[in-house]
Amino acid sequence: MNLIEAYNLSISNSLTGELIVENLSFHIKRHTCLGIVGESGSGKSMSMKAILGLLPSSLKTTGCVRFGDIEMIAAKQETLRKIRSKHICLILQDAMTAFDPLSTMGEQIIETFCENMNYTSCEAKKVTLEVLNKMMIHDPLLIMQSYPHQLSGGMLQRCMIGLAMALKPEIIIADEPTTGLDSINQRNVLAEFKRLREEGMTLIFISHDLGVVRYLADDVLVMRHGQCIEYGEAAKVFTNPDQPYSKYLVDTRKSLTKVFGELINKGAATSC
Ligand SMILES: Nc1ncnc2c1ncn2[C@@H]1O[C@H](COP(=O)(O)OP(=O)(O)OP(=O)(O)O)[C@@H](O)[C@H]1O
Repeated sequence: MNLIEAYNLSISNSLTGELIVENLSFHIKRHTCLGIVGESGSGKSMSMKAILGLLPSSLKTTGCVRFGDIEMIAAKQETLRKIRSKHICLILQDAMTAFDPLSTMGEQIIETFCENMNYTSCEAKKVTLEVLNKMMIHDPLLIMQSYPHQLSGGMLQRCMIGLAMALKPEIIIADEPTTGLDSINQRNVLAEFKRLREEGMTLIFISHDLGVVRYLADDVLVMRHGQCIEYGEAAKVFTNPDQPYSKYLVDTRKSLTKVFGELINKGAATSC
């Protein structure tokens, strides 16, 4: 069963007439992961924001995006707000923008849990501590008393990912969620996403890292210049892509891995 079905999603700038995304169509089956890859500026983030009604008013969205009985493009902001808080969680690249700079992390996370999960504040505090521990955040009590600007980008990112996971939405859209994390935290956060996948979470995962997308995704959508270049099963797209651009992306990733491996081995050889 498809949880989201998008048909001919297009985004244009009504001030300049520029077409940012053109006729994008895809669907996401329940309990699967759709990976979205493509170069910077290809329209990956804008497409997801358009679905959730998060684009500025200067950008016009057309097409049809179905989430159950709801047509998201024509839906009222109030409906979209409910969907965003209960059904579809968006994890942004820039975690700083996701938190209120005037409240402590603890106040914000506890309030979100109380509002969306009907927890008492005592239960919400307990779950918050569990979430922060799971995200490998040391001294969670201190973090709860801190304001967003007092935390590193990586810490904020882990708080946002943990919060989204604990809200148990129907779909998580993760837009470059490991950007800004060091490699140990990247690995741990990816393991959490993998665990979520195994538990049946439906996921849209946007990443420049094809290795990560291959690790998590069932299907993959390759974008370039606002258009879908290729869309299909991840195993097929990664091993036998139809389009030269997809092949170019896969080959570039492979050669980077090879160069990295050679450099590391060379370093090891000279340091012995
Ligand atoms: N507020 C805006 N108004 C007009 N155009 C915008 C706005 N925000 C982004 N764009 C343009 O939309 C295009 C797509 O941007 P988008 O952020 O979706 O790319 P992306 O594929 O997610 O890139 P990245 O991988 O770097 O995050 C870009 O050309 C960008 O300049």
